[in-house]
Amino acid sequence: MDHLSLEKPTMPDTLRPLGNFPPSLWGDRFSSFTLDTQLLEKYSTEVEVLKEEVKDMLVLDHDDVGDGGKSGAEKMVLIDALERLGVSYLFQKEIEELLENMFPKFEEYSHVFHDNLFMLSLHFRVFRQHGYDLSSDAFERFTDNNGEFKETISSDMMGMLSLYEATFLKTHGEDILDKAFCFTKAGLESLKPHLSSNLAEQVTHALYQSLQRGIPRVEARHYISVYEKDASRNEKLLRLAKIDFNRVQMLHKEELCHISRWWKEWDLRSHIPYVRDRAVECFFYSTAVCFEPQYSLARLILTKTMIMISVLDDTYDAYGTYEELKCFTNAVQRWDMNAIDQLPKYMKPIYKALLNVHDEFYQEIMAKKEINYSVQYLEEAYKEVVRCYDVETEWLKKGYMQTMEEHLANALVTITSPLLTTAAFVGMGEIATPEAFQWLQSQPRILMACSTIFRVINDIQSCKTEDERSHVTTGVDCYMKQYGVSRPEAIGELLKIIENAWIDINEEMMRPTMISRDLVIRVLNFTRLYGVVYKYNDGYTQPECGKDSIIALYEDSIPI
Ligand SMILES: CC(C)=CCC/C(C)=C/CC/C(C)=C/COP(=O)(O)OP(=O)(O)O
Repeated sequence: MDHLSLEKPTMPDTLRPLGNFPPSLWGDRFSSFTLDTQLLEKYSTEVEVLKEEVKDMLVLDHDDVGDGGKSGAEKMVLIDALERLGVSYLFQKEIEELLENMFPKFEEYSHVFHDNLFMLSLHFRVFRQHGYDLSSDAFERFTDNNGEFKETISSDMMGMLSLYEATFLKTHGEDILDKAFCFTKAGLESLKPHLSSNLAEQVTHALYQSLQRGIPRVEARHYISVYEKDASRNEKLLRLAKIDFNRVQMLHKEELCHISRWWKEWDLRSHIPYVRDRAVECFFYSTAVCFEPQYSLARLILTKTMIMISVLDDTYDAYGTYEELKCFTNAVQRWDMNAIDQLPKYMKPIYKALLNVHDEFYQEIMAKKEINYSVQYLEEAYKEVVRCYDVETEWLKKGYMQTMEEHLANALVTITSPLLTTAAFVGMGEIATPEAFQWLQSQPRILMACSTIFRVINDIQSCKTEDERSHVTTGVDCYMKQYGVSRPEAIGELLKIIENAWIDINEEMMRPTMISRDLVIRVLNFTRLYGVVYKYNDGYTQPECGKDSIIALYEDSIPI
């Protein structure tokens, strides 16, 4: 039982707990890019033409859902294709109107696909993804008298796959979806060897990464290549998806080039070589949260905030001594350039950058003649994170092992999701109203669930490496000590906390949401990102596992 060896040593005042982090994978790879404006214009023009044609396909005629349900089903297939191909953002209004119309009529038109597991599961997933709480009771028709799923459906590959994806939209107490998950997972695994290569690829991918928990832009890039091989594909949709992907990629490349140069010119690492060098990854994370072209400023602010807070995190966790960190905590609470004098030499450029970057955001927002209240919320969020870093520093110095409750109260702040969500909102313009920022500050359940997932998954993955350097205690250690259990048992319990938090998120995504859905979706996207990056290890510290996605999103365009 390794929980017996959990007493923490006290931290000597002068020790620097160096992380020895792996270097950046990228060098100057993304630092030069010239936008081909002619090509961009050509793509944009074609997107506009295709967009109009697809809009016509989305119009719901008066009789559409009354025609025996056929058109309703067709529309749902179309909506799903647009979403999976990553172009639904071009039809947000049309899709919303369509679903609003279809949902109340679902009972009426769904009898036509009464026994069609694929179609029912598709409707269930898409309605719920849009916040319409379609009841899972409808799946009972596929169960026997004992409440078990009928074996007859196990050979329906598309139905099984569709139901499997639908189970990730579950809310609390929906036991039928727990059963559906186990049934479809086992069924798909055994079907896989007997499928054609395209179907086998789809099943393998779904078992590795469900749609609901995947990063939208990464999943879209993957799905375009799947859809291309689908015999029932719509050529118009495929072309729109490919061209729009390349068009948006050009804009992302330009932004990434700006970020890469900014990071290089800033040259902070020559003063503080101990920090993780992850500017490209941070841009990728921002794209995961909001990839749409109109959110360029949000990506910029979010990326720079991630880089900045990562520098602070490494300073607290992997370099600063107790006294130095105390000074830094005080200076951040003052938020005043005059406080720089009280800092040790290596901390001065960090502090200066923190305040300057923040000022830059303010200027950017004012230049767009937008709101000016939002940046203040970001400043407050930084101060709160730093106060909680300080609590960790105190615990470490004293060798104090906090309880699980104390750990979560502090670590749900230091995991930085509230700060990063605030940063994303700051860049999203007018939809981020003062009420939206106040909502964020009220610790809404969805944000708490997002932070819980990030914190717990981070603790599980990082306890392996951080224990080796007398680091701050992870939740795994707290749980083992508090409940007297082994490491695998503690991890098992923590994984249940994560699953539970995902269900909270599903519930919070149901209509009506307290603030604009477009904002709430960012919290979901943050959660998806954390789940993907920390799936098998600490993918931020060990960046190899994100490499293929970064190349697919910013280097390889799609052959047209
Ligand atoms: C997907 C992803 C990583 C997104 C977050 C973006 C980002 C750079 C956040 C900054 C905070 C941070 C470094 C957290 C994880 O590191 P850590 O394990 O050192 O955190 P800890 O010290 O709080 O445990």
